Amino acid sequence: MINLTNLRFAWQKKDVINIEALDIKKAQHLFIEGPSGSGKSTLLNLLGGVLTPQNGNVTILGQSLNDLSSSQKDSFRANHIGFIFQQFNLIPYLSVLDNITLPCTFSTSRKEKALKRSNSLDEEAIRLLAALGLNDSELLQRSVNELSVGQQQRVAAARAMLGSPEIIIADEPTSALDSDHRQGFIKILFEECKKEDITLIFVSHDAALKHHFSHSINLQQINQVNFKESI
Ligand SMILES: Nc1ncnc2c1ncn2[C@@H]1O[C@H](COP(=O)(O)OP(=O)(O)OP(=O)(O)O)[C@@H](O)[C@H]1O
Repeated sequence: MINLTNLRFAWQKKDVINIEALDIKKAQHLFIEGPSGSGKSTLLNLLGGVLTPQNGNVTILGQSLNDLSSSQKDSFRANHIGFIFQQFNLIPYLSVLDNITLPCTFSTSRKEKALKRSNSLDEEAIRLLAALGLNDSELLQRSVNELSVGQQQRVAAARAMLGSPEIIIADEPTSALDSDHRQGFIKILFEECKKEDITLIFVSHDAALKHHFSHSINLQQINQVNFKESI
């Protein structure tokens, strides 16, 4: 489902990503670890087509990202990938509910999938938030600026899950959560991914989370010469 071949990316001529071959099958849950600055966010941005490699290729669902224009990449990403970013990337002037339902503005397929599960997009957003432990109805109409960091993180997670994209890419999604919320967050993320056969790529410093995943890879290991892995 995700195939990386001879993938190379350098920031200012310094190689950060150099992967010979990595294939990730549908519905796998992959944990990628690596120290700060090792290139985890760079790799996720290559997977999402946000960055373009200097060499090699990322193929997702049979589509080579190199063959897409930047607007085609935007719509491909909107249809197939849910992102949970380290800094959340929520829109400050939109309410909590409008932030969560935003991907459906850009993707008809995700909208249709969301509406198969609930009667309206708002109802589906509320269902996901409740599963993530945010039940307070007063909170839904607030601007996202008025939420705590942990609450914002769960809003970002609900946005990524809405409409069940085939892939969820999560960059340090539990960093701002306390340990109770972290366990709850992982539980619902896995439940959603299992229900819909979503492929999950999850990056974290926190090695304690690794045991939840079917596969784990260290970024330094991926970047070694002759690395070839199929999971
Ligand atoms: N926009 C940029 N311009 C130049 N260099 C960059 C840029 N973004 C990242 N880098 C460099 O690329 C390397 C990898 O950065 P990246 O953010 O991918 O690491 P990371 O493993 O995600 O780190 P962290 O765990 O601290 O978030 C670092 O040395 C970083 O300084």
